[in-house]
Amino acid sequence: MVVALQWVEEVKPRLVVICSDSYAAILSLASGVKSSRQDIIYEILASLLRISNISLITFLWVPAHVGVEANELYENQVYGPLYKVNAGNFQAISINSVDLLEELLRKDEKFPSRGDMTLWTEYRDMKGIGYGPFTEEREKWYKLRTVLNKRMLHPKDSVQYGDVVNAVVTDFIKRIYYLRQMSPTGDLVSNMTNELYRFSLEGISSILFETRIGCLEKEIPAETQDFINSIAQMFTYSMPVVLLPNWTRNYLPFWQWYINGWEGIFKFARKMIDMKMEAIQKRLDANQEVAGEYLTYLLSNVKMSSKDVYGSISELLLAGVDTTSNTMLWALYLLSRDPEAQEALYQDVTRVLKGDRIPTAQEVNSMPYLKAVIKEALRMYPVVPMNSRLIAENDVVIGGHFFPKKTTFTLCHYAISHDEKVFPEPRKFKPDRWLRDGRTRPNPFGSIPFGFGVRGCVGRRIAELELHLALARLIKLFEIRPDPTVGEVHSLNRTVLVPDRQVNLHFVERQKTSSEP
Ligand code: HEM
Repeated sequence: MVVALQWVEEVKPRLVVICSDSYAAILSLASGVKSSRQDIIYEILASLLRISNISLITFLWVPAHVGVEANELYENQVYGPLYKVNAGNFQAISINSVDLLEELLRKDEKFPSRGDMTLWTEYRDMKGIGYGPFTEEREKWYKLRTVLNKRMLHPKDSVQYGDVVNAVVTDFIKRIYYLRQMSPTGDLVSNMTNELYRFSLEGISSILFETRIGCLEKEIPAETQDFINSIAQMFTYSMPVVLLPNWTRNYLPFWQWYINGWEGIFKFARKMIDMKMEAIQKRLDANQEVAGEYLTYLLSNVKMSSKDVYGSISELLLAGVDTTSNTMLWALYLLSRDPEAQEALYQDVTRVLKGDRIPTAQEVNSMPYLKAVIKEALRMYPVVPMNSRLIAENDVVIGGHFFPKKTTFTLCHYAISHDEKVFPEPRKFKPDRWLRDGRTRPNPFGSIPFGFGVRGCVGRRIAELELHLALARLIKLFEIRPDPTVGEVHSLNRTVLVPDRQVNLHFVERQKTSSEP
């Protein structure tokens, strides 16, 4: 039976407070988390903000003690699998069970949308820069994805980037050796978040720009460092920009800092793309064949204007760094705490990879445990813990409830992939659950870290390639052990799922024995 709009339970508005003593410190508190005195203070502030008509945003910057676990899992316990989140101007329906998630995603529209992208489109509109796959919508998005998907989305497409990625992995391993040597114990690498960010940015840049940008060198080139700083600046100041009303832009510095971040990102991307364009033109003028990988393909594609290429490359780049680096971080962290799983992985890799050989992209397909480790890391720490769908065209019925068109749904992936009905012992790292060895396979909607359907992640195959190739080689060379001073690491939702502290790891070199293959 379809019932008229009726909420299972109303969630109180969440509140975002901007600390006056620090521009960057933005606090988001889920009112669902019990903390009586805080609640009262925040309720008063919420009322004031509501009166002054400042929109309240949720899930942007969650303090350490209110991790993503507390939010999505707590809400599920208290409000059930379907509830309304009403946060000032932002209203959405939360989908917090695997069945409802499947029901909704199976009703994905022809041009699925994740909802409002003004934060990213405003700068592009100001500067007349094209939109990319992240920000574009409807037919134009579809056309763009048709071009971008080629050479990227099919597993056989990603194989062609194997050598490029392997070259970056080689440099990353050299850097690991260098950092170990510099450490007091001779095997410790500190601040893995930072190191993996450098690896990931170098990896995706070498694919997208078809050139190396020096992130893994001892001294990062100044231009590349400016680019890295610009990305950080854009992300940092996007928070106050979203939270503060537009009139503050003339009085407070955040908007300008945010825009400066974008300026730096596009300056670098444009330079790289223009250099490639010139090189292609030179070859064409000389009647020489034009050969290259992704950027060359896009630039030579008649359906892509250079404006489109600037827009798309910068979005691919931004979407492809923290996602891959944090996934690798969680995988290494989990392995460091589970010697048995690490041994199983070592056996899986060495069975295929004899001697000092570097694995090819095809070879990792014969390493089922390697793939299972990454899948399990993404289940436990889905780096994009929450996604959304705006059902724009049609009314929709979900779980027997009617929702009018233009309803936004938030998809609680983190909670769903920790639901013990879907994944028994959800807090245990068990890569085996993904092996295709006759056991019952998990519900395919239980863990969908790359999203779903035609709007799903365009970089999925590239990310997997980077993760598989890097992990196979690291595990072949080193036993990874935790740094006891770090303790248990929790996840924080900073739009992507990041660790709540600096993670250091010991990379203990494996002894080569005569029995080793
Ligand atoms: C472990 C790594 C990654 C994870 C977990 C991940 C996850 C996701 C998710 C959940 C979405 C939303 C999909 C949806 O709405 O259904 C997405 C979209 C996207 N991702 Fe990834 N991603 C990763 C790596 C990458 C890489 C390496 C690239 C670039 C090469 C990339 C580019 C994009 C783009 C451009 C979109 C927007 C697609 C669209 O709206 O059409 N991602 N990703």
